[in-house]
Order: sequence, then C-alpha cells, then structure tokens
Amino acid sequence: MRDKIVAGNWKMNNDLAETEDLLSKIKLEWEGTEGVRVIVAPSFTNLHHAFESLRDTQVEVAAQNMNQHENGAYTGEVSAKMLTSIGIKTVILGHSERRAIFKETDEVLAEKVNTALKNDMEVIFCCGEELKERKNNDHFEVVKGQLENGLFHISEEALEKVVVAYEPVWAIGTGETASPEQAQEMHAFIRKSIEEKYGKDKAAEVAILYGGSVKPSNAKEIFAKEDVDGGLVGGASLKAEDFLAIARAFN
Ligand SMILES: O=C(CO)COP(=O)(O)O
Repeated sequence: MRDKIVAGNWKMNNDLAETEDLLSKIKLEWEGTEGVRVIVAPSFTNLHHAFESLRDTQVEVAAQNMNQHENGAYTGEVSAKMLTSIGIKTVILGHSERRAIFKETDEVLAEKVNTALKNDMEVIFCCGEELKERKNNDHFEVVKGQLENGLFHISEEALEKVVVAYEPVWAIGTGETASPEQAQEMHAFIRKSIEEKYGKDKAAEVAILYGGSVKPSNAKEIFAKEDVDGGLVGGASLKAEDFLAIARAFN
C-alpha cells in the first residue's frame, strides 16, 4: 500500500520563534494517525531545530530545496550532505516557485533528483501547469514533459524513494483549488505515465500528492479521490490547527 502523506511547505515564512511556536503546537496536537505521514518543511535555518524538536514524535522534517552539486564554490547554496548530516532525509524538488522565480530547468532538476537519491534521500518531485497552459489544453503534455525530463531517467529501484506532487500553478496561493475531479484526472494521468515507464506494480506504489489551496474545508473531498494520496500544503500549513485538520481529513 502506498503512503498517505500530508506535507506542509512553509516556504519563506517563520523565524526561529515562530518555528518553535508552530512546532510545539503541532507536537501537542498531532496524535499520530495510523498510515498517515505528516511532514513539515521549514526554512534551511530552522531545519536543525525542527528535526531536534520533533525527534521523538511521528512528525517528519523535509527541506524545501537543495543544490545539485555535492560541495564546492556555490555561495549561498545547501548540499544534500549538509541536510542528511542534521537528520533530514526528504527534500522537495521542482516546486513551481523554484522553476518560475529561480529559473530551475528540468535539466537542473534531473541533476538534483540524482544527487538526492545518491545521498539516500527521499524526493518530493513537484510538477504542474500554469494557467495559460491549462487554458490551451496543454496541461497533460506540460506535466508529462516535466516528469520525462526531470524524473523518468531514474531506475526502477530509485522510484521507491520518490513521491510526486501535482501542483497546478494557478491554484497555488490563489484560493482557487483544482476540483476533486480535475485533481483525480491529472493524478490518474501521472500514474499512467509512471506505469508506461516503470510498470503497473511500481506505479501503484508511488504516492501522488495534490497541492494548491488545500484547506480543512476541501481536503476530505480531494483526498477521497482514488489517485490522490495526500497533499502538499502551503498557506494552511502555517496554522497548526488547519494543517492537522487537513492531516485528519483521511479519516
Ligand atoms: O505551493 C504550495 C505547496 O507547495 C501550495 O500553496 P498553497 O496551499 O498556499 O496554495
């Protein structure tokens, strides 16, 4: 059975005090539900603290990004080894903000995926189309291209360390959610694409998360869809109450 996952991408929010506050609320209120993985992704500066603070809990910690190079003269960057050395075993790669604002290409992302896997890290690989691409009916082609060029070079064995997150750019931070049907349609397409490359059994094991204005009020309906295995949550992950209500939406 594939994992059910609710991951909170805190983006560039929360200083140390705010991080401590949010983590303490999550720790206090998350009872741990059978079969649901809860992950938080604070900023680099707060990762070590978050990991130590959540050490004895069932809440996991992920990084929001990392560099594709192992080490060297890359001022301001963070390597896989720096992350694993503080206990971080999961990294979000290819978020649309990284692609659009920081100009990360499929080629760079393919390298990042390789580096993460080589360092035995789990990858949450993001994909998703922009509004104009959906309006032109290009969304399937765009997402397939992102998967083929950024992810599908990895081995069958490595796929076991990959979670895919579908985040339509037009639904991120806009309050506009993909309908449960739109999410299911794309998730089924993503699973089919994985199946064509790696086979049915492998595809059935890959968790595919939906991201884009997930809230306590819509999570249940979205997560009920067959190919939706959870959510990658932005804004609503900054409030413990909302984030955990989303995590409980599986029940
Ligand atoms: O980008 C997202 C998570 O990575 C989604 O953000 P929102 O939930 O704020 O729309």
